[in-house]
Amino acid sequence: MSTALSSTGMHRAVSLPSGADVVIRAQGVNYAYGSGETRTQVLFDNNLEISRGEVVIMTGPSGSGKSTLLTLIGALRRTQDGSLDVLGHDLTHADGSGQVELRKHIGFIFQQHNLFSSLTAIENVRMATALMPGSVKEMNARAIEMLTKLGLGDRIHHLPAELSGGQKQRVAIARALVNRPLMVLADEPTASLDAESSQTVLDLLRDLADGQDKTTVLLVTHDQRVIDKADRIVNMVGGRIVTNSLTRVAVRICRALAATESLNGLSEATLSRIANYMTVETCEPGDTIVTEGEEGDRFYIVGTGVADSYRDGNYDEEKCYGEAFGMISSYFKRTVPTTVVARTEMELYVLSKDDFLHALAEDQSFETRIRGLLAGSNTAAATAPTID
Ligand SMILES: Nc1ncnc2c1ncn2[C@@H]1O[C@H](COP(=O)(O)OP(=O)(O)OP(=O)(O)O)[C@@H](O)[C@H]1O
Repeated sequence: MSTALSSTGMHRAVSLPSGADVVIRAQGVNYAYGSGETRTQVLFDNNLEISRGEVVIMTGPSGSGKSTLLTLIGALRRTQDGSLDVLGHDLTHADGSGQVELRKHIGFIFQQHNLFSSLTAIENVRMATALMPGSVKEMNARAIEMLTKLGLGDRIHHLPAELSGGQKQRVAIARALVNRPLMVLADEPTASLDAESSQTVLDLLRDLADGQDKTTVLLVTHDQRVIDKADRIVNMVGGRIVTNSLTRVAVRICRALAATESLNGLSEATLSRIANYMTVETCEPGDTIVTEGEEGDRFYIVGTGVADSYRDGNYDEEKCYGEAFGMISSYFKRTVPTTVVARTEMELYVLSKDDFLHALAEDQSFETRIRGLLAGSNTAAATAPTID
């Protein structure tokens, strides 16, 4: 039996796998508006890496600097301090023409759709295709295809004044996407859309990211519906990125925690706080994950796959989705109660000792639940805890 578990992704401190095609790299980015006495710094030491094909949401309170960072990444304003590399363009030293060159590869979607009022929907979209080489016929076909995808096939010859707010926004989205940009930067793209249109736009963005172009999408939004479509959430507060987490992993961990019997009844907020402290590991059939009688320093929750647990050398039970095992010996003053061996490939959600203590500090009810969970998995009673 081997014990080779591998970490597939840190949930909190996101580090991209080596070899990931990084298309946005910000290091130590600061930004200030105004000068002299009116100078106000609004971005502080921001570091961010986004790889090709990721859909990333930026959230945070009003005034936290999301739009400023987005416009710096889109070369719509000049980088002042720190280094910023976007799609291979070094924006730290870019002049005006370097900025324009980069912007050709980016589709921008803003709340103010800025359509030309004297041009029809298709003419507005065609304005963007003029930037790229191609025949008129081809450009028309592309514009019609994109408008149709966005549910505007029967509105292509309408002027903006003849369209609703949501329809105008969709024309602007079609214009941003028609050139198949390498990157989409969007500020509240679904704000003026109804539920169905929002879903269409989000599906389209997700498809672009998953498709052969592997478009990278960075969205500023407060729209909760976007979370299911995103790979990552970057949260900004007071001009700083404060968390940077993988959403799909977060959602998977939350669901597994919610399915864990002893954690039943903990609020969604508590579960998502605990999930924030967990990391993901994978293992192969035959891997021994924990060994009875050893000092343990981790709890595990089964995400996918099945394991077998053994006590005193005898078969004990099966561990499947949402079930927990492991031990934090220094806290609970107990050794690991069972040996657990993977029967299949598995995805495990792991809480290390330090992260367990952090999670406890945030929510004491979690400790009570973990005690309940341990009571169900071992005959020895837990003694009073001492934090090492
Ligand atoms: N052109 C400007 N001149 C001076 N200050 C500005 C300017 N634009 C933004 N600010 C200030 O910079 C800070 C960050 O603003 P920014 O628009 O980037 O935040 P935000 O997180 O996008 O906010 P919101 O969610 O309300 O759009 C705010 O304090 C804002 O008042």
